[in-house]
Amino acid sequence: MALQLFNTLTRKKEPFVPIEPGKVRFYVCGVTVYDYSHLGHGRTYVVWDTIRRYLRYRGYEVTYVQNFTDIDDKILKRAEETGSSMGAVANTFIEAYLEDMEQLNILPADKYPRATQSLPAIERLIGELEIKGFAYPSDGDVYYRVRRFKDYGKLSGRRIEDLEAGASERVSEAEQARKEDPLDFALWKGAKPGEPHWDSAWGPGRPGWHIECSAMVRATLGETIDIHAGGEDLKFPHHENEIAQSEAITGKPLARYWLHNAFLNIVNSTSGEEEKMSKSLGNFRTLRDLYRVHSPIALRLFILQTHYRNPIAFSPEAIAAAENAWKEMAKVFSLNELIHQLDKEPEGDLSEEHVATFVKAMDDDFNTPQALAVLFDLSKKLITGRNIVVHGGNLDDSAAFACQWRTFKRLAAVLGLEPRMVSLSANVNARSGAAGDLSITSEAAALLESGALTGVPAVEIEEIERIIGLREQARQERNWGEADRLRQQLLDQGIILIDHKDKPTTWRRTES
Ligand SMILES: Nc1ncnc2c1ncn2[C@@H]1O[C@H](COP(=O)(O)OP(=O)(O)OP(=O)(O)O)[C@@H](O)[C@H]1O
Ligand SMILES: [Zn+2]
Repeated sequence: MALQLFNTLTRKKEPFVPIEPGKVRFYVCGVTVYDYSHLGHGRTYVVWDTIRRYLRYRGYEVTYVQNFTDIDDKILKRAEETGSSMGAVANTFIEAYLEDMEQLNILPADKYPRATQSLPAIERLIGELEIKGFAYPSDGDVYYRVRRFKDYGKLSGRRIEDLEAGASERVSEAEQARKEDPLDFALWKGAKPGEPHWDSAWGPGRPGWHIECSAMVRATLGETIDIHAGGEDLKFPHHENEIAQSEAITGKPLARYWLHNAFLNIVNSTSGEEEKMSKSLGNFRTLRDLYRVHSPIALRLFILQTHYRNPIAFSPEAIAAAENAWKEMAKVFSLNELIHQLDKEPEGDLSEEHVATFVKAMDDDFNTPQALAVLFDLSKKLITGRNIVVHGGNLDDSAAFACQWRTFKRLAAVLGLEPRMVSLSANVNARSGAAGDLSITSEAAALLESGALTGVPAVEIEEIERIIGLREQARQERNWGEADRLRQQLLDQGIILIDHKDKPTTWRRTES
């Protein structure tokens, strides 16, 4: 059966048919860069990274674009509070975002357009809307005439009549006076004194949030794309407005499939109710804080244990359980030695039965919890086998064991569940706003895998860190003999330890 996905637009599961056979044009709304990312953001981007990886696994050539909203009131506020500029705040948090997401094994996007780098495209779009009668200037601002777009509300299922009631309450009197209709939204905001601004046909100012994405989608992927995705709060008004803007101009659907993920929630200690993890509610855990205590990949596993359209409740217990599950799973990655010992091929056939179950789960609107069940089943079998060998026994069928191991590794990689690698990513490209170069990461990954780059296969890095931890423990217990033994053990494998006065021990390979 073909891949089925739930389309918010039609409110049902549909077979996935890309516009161009074999290719997927995929746009995900990115973060507004004014603070560190929290686990809720982590959830959103792990979900889309996993779906992107799965589409690649299914043989599609995926072009994945994710923007940075780097013009926004919140960034401006942060700049004012810290005596900085909007550009400097944005750059700081773009960098932090890329670092944090890399830890979650999220692949770099093919392109990271930014609002500040898309102003000509934004201006052109507003100009076209004006010519077509969908936009009107008013006192330095430009607004979108919502009522003129007949399909308004088709994505979120909201009716104009219902929107009317709430619309006038949300905006200031001054803004209200500039609009023809309370339903209209800003495409361009005239500059206020002292604020950063760009020149335009309507005077100096800055773009509204919704028009940024319409312009960036068009500039990077074209008029109609295959998948447009984001967190469920973006359905309305953001995605509804993107549709109104883009489709009013092109007369074509902006995206064939609209996908939305549910939130990561946290229980409010006062009300006992679950609520969205969010900056404004002050109930968030930044990824960086969590990384101090948890393996990022355990957090990724935690996220994937729930279907992307179901909410996740954050709790320390649930994260600890995922951490344990990952520790268990991670053991399987260090079995390559054993596979060699058994004289089995690291490359070769996969277990068809497991692959089929995995694909069936993922084809059903990306059912990651079911797909994970396949990995848990394989890892249980593999660890049982390993224990037999470790205790001097023989495996009944070592060829089947090796096949299970290969299958595990291949399928785990589709979900991005891999022990963390040395940081060698293509983030530099993202920082300059240019296309992130995927080949660097995959090349680096291949090199790491072969051991050519560090002399240490990626899968062994966790093992090295584990031994460093044991040595540290021995040192603290003043068990110098044991500490020496562990240091020598690593040296025999070509790993030199470097002790520092004020930071944890680091390591490098002997050749360098
Ligand atoms: N708790 C959450 N769970 C899942 N996704 C989230 C969560 N919070 C934000 N997101 C998603 O992250 C993406 C980036 O959002 P954005 O930068 O606008 O943050 P935000 O929604 O303003 O976050 P916050 O509410 O913390 O200020 C969006 O797709 C949004 O839906
Ligand atoms: Zn967007």
